[in-house]
Amino acid sequence: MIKFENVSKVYPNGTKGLTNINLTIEQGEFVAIIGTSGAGKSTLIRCVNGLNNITQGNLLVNDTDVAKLKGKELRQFRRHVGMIFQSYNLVPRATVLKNVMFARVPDMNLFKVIFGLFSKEDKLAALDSLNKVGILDKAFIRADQLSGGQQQRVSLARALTQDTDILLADEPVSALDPVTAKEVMDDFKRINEDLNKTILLNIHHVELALEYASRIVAIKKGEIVYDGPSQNVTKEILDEVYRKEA
Ligand SMILES: Nc1ncnc2c1ncn2[C@@H]1O[C@H](COP(=O)(O)OP(=O)(O)OP(=O)(O)O)[C@@H](O)[C@H]1O
Repeated sequence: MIKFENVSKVYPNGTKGLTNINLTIEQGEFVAIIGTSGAGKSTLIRCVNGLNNITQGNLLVNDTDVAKLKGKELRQFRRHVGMIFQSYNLVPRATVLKNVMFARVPDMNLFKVIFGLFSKEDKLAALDSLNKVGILDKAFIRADQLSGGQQQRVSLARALTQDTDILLADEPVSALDPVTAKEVMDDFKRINEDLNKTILLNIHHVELALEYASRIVAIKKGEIVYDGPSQNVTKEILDEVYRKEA
């Protein structure tokens, strides 16, 4: 479960990122965060895994008080929350399989990391994740030889290999063409339904958000202005969310 209680985030330069956010997301929900550019979508997602610190309120992730974590504890916590970025964050010259196995690196000693000595178990877990996102046949190809959609699937497989309950995704499909974007969203949906993983992603494409997520959280100027089922999102709500203030 992810629980924001009166959470605010002010950046060191004084910019308000989030103001008084109250939001509870149960295990297994598929939630899309929508809003204009600069509304605070990334800020919210990044607070969940401690990439952004909150400046007020409480944030609980599976009963962990994220604001209290520091150093090693914070790094350990992040291993339990998968994160997928718009830019894939892959090692371009390494094979797809190695990229996925890198998810296991925090559990390995430095010697094994340097020599790439992954266990049979790590390899099987990585291959299983690649199979789940439909690119098992690409396992031994270098990551930089894949299309954008395939690379995003590799980063999804890497997050799956971490075996976390929660998957966060910061604009996972914005660099992809419309057809490929839908394919990647299909992967998220399948992972959500088959494996009961919580999916929390932010997305500029409202139609995709409404089609795939079961719940929409709309943010405007750092505040939640809509939180409810996708099917209840009306044109009036969207007009309000995307209306430019004078
Ligand atoms: N590191 C930072 N330092 C200061 N202000 C920041 C920082 N990161 C974001 N902001 C500000 O916080 C606000 C929310 O930014 P955020 O990136 O969360 O918006 P967003 O909704 O994800 O936007 P986009 O859709 O363009 O990615 C904006 O006003 C932004 O300028």
